[in-house]
Order: sequence, then C-alpha cells, then structure tokens
Amino acid sequence: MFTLFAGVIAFVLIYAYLIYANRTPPPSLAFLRGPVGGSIFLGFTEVMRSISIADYTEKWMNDYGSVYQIPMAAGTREVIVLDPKAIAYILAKDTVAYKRTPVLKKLVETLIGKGIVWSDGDAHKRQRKAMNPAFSNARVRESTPVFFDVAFKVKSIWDSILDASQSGEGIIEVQEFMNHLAVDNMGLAAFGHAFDCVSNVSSPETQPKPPMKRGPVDATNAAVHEAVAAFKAKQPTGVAAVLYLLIHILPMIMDLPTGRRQMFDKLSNALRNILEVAYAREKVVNGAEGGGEKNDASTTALGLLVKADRTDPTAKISPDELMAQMKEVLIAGFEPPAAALTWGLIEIARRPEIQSRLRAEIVEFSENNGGEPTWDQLTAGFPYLTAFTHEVLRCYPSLPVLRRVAAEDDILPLTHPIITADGKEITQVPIPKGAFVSIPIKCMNLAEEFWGPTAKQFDPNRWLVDFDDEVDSDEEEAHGKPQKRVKINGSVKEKRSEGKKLRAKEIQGFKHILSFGDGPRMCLGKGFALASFKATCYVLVKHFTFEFPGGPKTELDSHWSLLPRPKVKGAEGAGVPIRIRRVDD
Ligand code: HEM
Repeated sequence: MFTLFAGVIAFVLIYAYLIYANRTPPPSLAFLRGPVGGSIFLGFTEVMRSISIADYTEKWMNDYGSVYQIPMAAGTREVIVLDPKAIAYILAKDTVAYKRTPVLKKLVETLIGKGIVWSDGDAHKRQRKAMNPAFSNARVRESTPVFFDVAFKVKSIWDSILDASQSGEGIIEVQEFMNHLAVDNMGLAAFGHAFDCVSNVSSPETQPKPPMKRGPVDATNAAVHEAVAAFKAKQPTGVAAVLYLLIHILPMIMDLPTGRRQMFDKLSNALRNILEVAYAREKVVNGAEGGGEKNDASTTALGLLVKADRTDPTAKISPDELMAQMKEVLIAGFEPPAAALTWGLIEIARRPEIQSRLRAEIVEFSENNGGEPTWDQLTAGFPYLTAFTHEVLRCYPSLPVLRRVAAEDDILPLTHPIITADGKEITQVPIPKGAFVSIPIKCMNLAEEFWGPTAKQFDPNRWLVDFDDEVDSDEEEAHGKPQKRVKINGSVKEKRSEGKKLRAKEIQGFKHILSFGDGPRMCLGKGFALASFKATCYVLVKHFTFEFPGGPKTELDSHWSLLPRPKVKGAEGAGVPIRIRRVDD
C-alpha cells in the first residue's frame, strides 16, 4: 500500500516537474524566445523527427528570429540555430567546442563502436586522417565503373521482370532496389567484397518474381542482407517515442539485448570475416614489412585503411576502431545514398518533363561518346543531371537535423541581430556549456528566407542560373524566366535579370546546402555519394521510363528506417511502387 502511495507521489512530482520544465526555460537560456507547448513528456521531439520539421522550424524562425529555444524530451531544451554565420561557426568548432549528444554517443558506442562517428577532438582528427585517402577523388574515380556495374545488374533484373510480363511493364519497389544497390556499391567500392544484395531483393506482391536463379548466400552476405531488412523494418511510433523518452532518463537501456542489438552483433561478426580477408590480402600484396606494389585489392577503402594503420604512425587505428569504421562506412554509405536515389526516382516518376530532359542529356552523351561516362565526365559534364542531383540533395537531406551539445561556454556570432525575450537586440548569442544546439538542415535548405519564393518547389533549373546573380524579388522572375544566357566554368547557364541576391549564398557547405554537413565532420563519402547517384540515374533513366501507378499526384508519407524515408501513402512499410517500361518500347 505504502509502495503504491510512494509510486503515485513520485509520478505526480515527475509530472509536475515536466509541466514546469516544459513551460519554463532554464535561466541560462531564458533570454531566448521560442514556442511553448508540445507534449509534456517529449516537448517538440516528435515535430523535430517529423516530415514537417522544415515547416515548423521555418515558422518559428519567422516568429522568434534565427536563434530560438524549444522544449524537448524529459524537460530538456534545445537551441535551434538557423543563422548562416552561427552555423558555420558551430560546424567549424565541431568535435571540440560542439560535440555529439550523450544519447547519440551512447547509441553509436553500443551498436557500432568507437569509430569516427563516435569520436571527438584529437581522436576524431586521427581517425579522419587515416580515412581520408580511402575517400579521395582518386578512389571515387576508380570506383565509378563499379557503380555502373551495379546499376547494370539492377537493369538486367528489371529487364527480366519486363520480359516475363505480358504488358511490357512492371511495378517495381524502387526503394527496396535502391537499398540493395547502395549496399552492393559500398561492398565493392569500400571493402572489395560482393555482398550480392541486388540479386536478393525479396519480391513483394506488387512485383513479379525476377525469373532468375539465386545462388547460395554465404554467412557474411546473409548477415548483411538481414541487417538491410532489419533497418527498413517499421517501428511502431508509440513504442519508439516511449523508448526515446526512456533513453534520455536511463541511457543504460541501450545495453539491453534487443533484437536490433543482436542484429548489430551478427553484422560485426560478418564484417570481421571481410576484415580478416583484407588483412591477409594486404600482407600478400605489400609483404609483412610493407612497400610492395599496389594492386586493386589494396586500393579499396578498407585496403587503404589497413595499410595506413601499418605504415603511418600518426594515423594509427586500433582493430576495434577499424571494425567500427567498417560498420559506419557500410551504414553511412548505404542509408543516405539509398534514400537520395529513391527520392530521385520519385521526382522523376512524378515529373515527366524532368525525366525527358534528363534522358535527352544522357542519350546525347551516349550517342556522341559510346560507352558509359568516366568520373571526370560525370563530374564536369551533364549540367542537367548535376542540377537534378543538387536539387534532390537540397530538397531531401538524409539527415534533417544536426544535433550537438556545447562542451564549453561560448558566444555565437550572428549574420543578422535577433530580439531577446525582454526586447533587446543582440548580435551575438551566449551559449552555456551543456546546452543542446540543433541545426535543422532541411529548413536551411528549404526556407524562403534563403532560397526565395520558389524555395519549396522541386526545380533543378535553379542550379542552372548564375547563382550569385539569382534574384528573389519577383516570383515570376525567380521561377524560370531566363533573361539571357552566360557562360560559366565552360558550361552554358541561364542567367536571370538583376535584382536582390538570394541569401542562400551566405550558407557555407557544399553548394550552399547543408545536406553533407560542413566543417571537420563534413560527410567523408560525398564524392562516392555524388558519383554513385549520377551513375545509377544515368543507367536507369537511359533504359527505363518511370511513372506512379496512381498518377503524378500520388501522395507520399514518411517512414522511419535508420533515417526518415519516403513511402507512398498507404503502401506497406517503406513501399515506393513505381511502374517502369523499357525506353524503346
Ligand atoms: C546522399 C548521400 C549522403 C549524404 C546526404 C550524407 C550526409 C552526411 C552528413 C550530413 C554527415 C555529417 C553528420 C554530422 O555532422 O553529424 C555525414 C558524415 C559521414 N558520412 Fe555521409 N552522406 C552521404 C553518403 C555517404 C557515403 C556514400 C559514405 C561512405 C562512403 C558516407 C560516409 C560518411 C562518414 C564516414 C561520415 C562521418 C564523418 C565524420 O564524423 O567525420 N556518407 N554524411
């Protein structure tokens, strides 16, 4: 009886505290304005995880200025930063003054290990130094044929589906195929290992079974296939929300032997096999003392990492770190590229004019040059495919928000002043040690403040203008009324009339978008991501047409895999069924 009474009192006290914390920011942040409300237990956590994160954070920016604070889970607060100068400052001091949040750190340590994503400061610098050569332009150039080979493998499976169909058309679960393609790309390019994932796409109801024989799957590949399947499994939102809350209060629950934890353990064992092969191969290629001839095997990302560990004392990484690196490269190299490609195919399917323009550019190259483009051609040529790639990255950043915790008291510089809760104008924002700081990438990429009135529209044409002369003064002008054409960097770009410049160019980062992050933690695989995206689009758009069975207005929804993914509203899991036909049919 007493225990029940004590339990009720404890619950009431916690509940009262959460109501208080939800309404009242701590004194160190009380000078910042911000929205009140959200859930008593989770604050605006669900909003910050939702598909509408950019809409909310943009509205709050318009109401409270470019730096504000919001209530989050378990009575915590988060400072939201949407000022370009402040963002550049935070990301430049990343890993030292701004670090991963304790919850994320614990999660990464538990599931993946103390690799580059987990580490901060000097440990991060050392690991980054070891990994850089494995992600250089030279490596991306060498890997580009692999991306074409994997895309052609998808093509041949889709061809067999169409061959078996009476109507010459097939409904393909494109997200499923892009997941498997991205894993195969990473396996071959980074580890020199064929996971053979594309040939093992499961065939849901909507998709005719590929009439092909599947070979036996070894234990390593089976574990990776299982991991890919588990990543895309749907989590019930209610349970996920409760777990998220509990993790903040009791981080040790991440140590529980959950299904996901066991799956990660299996994945470690599988990757250990690949690592052992890489160690053995490196020994054979370079001899125990090193210095031998390089060959294909030793120049995979993994081969270079193994070699760097032995040959460069300043870039030494322990076997545990190497293991964590492999898991990170597999996960970071699979999830965002697969999501970006799925979004790309969605936009292609719902916008026939973009699809035709892309195909025309690809076919023109193919007719003039014969084989597939090299990395240099993919990078320097293909203005429309490049514009399309940038627009997919802008509109659909895989990581909608970057979250950090301030490791010391700091002062953020601002591009434009903000008004505090007591009505003062400030040009710098004091950030107390321990404050959670969030940068909503998706909002920075899509806010009208930075991208003008057409910010929310998917429009690759915006990348074909002379960016520095872009205007946002007039909707008609800003949306595709080219006035004259100018030559920039050897390619013809459309230039619009003179006027107010877009604020987007104040944003640092790749192409003024934050989809790859910025600073010391900027995406290591950016080059791989761009080359594999373009190579895959090249092959698939050249050979197939895409359309939604329900028409271009098909409604989309979001689905949580490791990161947010698109899905067709009402479809099972992360389903994105798209109808394909051969181009020449
Ligand atoms: C469209 C594709 C991709 C996108 C949008 C993307 C995005 C990002 C972002 C935003 C970060 C920074 C995270 C942070 O600051 O907390 C990041 C880091 C990272 N990415 Fe990517 N990524 C992509 C593809 C890849 C690929 C293909 C690889 C591997 C080949 C890769 C490997 C990594 C690694 C290892 C890091 C951690 C870097 C560090 O902490 O120093 N990414 N990525």
